[in-house]
Amino acid sequence: MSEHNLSISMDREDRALSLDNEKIAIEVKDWNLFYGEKQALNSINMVVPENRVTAFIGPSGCGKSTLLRCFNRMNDLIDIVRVEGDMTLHGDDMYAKNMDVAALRRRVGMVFQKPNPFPKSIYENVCYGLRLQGITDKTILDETVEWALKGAGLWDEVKDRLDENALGMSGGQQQRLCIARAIAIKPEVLLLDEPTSALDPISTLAIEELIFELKKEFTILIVTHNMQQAARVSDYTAFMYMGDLIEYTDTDSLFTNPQVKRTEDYITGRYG
Ligand SMILES: Nc1ncnc2c1ncn2[C@@H]1O[C@H](COP(=O)(O)OP(=O)(O)OP(=O)(O)O)[C@@H](O)[C@H]1O
Repeated sequence: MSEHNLSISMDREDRALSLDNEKIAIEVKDWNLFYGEKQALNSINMVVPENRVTAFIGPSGCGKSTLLRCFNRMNDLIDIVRVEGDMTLHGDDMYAKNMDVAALRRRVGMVFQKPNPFPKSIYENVCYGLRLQGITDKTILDETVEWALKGAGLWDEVKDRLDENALGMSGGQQQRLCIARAIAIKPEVLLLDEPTSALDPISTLAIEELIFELKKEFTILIVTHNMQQAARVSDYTAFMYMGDLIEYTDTDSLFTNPQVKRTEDYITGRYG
């Protein structure tokens, strides 16, 4: 165990102690990531509990998004990226040579900072992933669209205009549509990369309330610049600094009783 306080860690004794009866969705062990020669993640060890919201906070450039993108192998798309270590999703080696990356991305959905609906109807946006899977049964598509839009808190607002172009929606609605699109294929994990940074306070609140509901069905990982948001929506918070996971514990403890001075300095606004 390093000097860092990893109160949720790979260590089995620790896990029994601090994770109580949590089930584990993702395990990360000795995880390093390099952009060419430059190391951006340094020996990350953590476990991500199932059906909880885990937030990543830390100053700009500390590696939050880089780590988040590892969870659905989005970094594979960057040529100069090299990774080392182990990452498992419900016990499956996510970086195994024979891992089907498209299948992995169906298990780990992602929503980005800027809403990015396709220039298609609301309906077609939500069932896009299902169509990719070859599903054509109208009843299944209709039911899933309704389920996903309800799950994303959008159904009542759009049920009478499912055929309208998604680009005509407000920014907050578009982001909830992107969440509906992500959950429509029923992933195990949902990655949210600063999902509200482009939204007004009311849309932000709607998404935060949604996150609370969604964790009943999905394991959620969220990167946020907004510490109040991390404190509001997450069960566990990881504080990162310069590629290191400095402190990772339940959100209340991290914000009220940080164990590492650097965490305390950050959450009290001494730098950032
Ligand atoms: N495609 C890339 N090529 C090279 N270096 C990169 C690339 N993407 C990120 N980096 C570097 O990796 C480090 C971590 O970046 P990352 O975007 O993960 O940080 P972050 O904590 O998410 O920052 P922010 O809060 O500003 O989004 C930074 O030094 C960044 O410059």
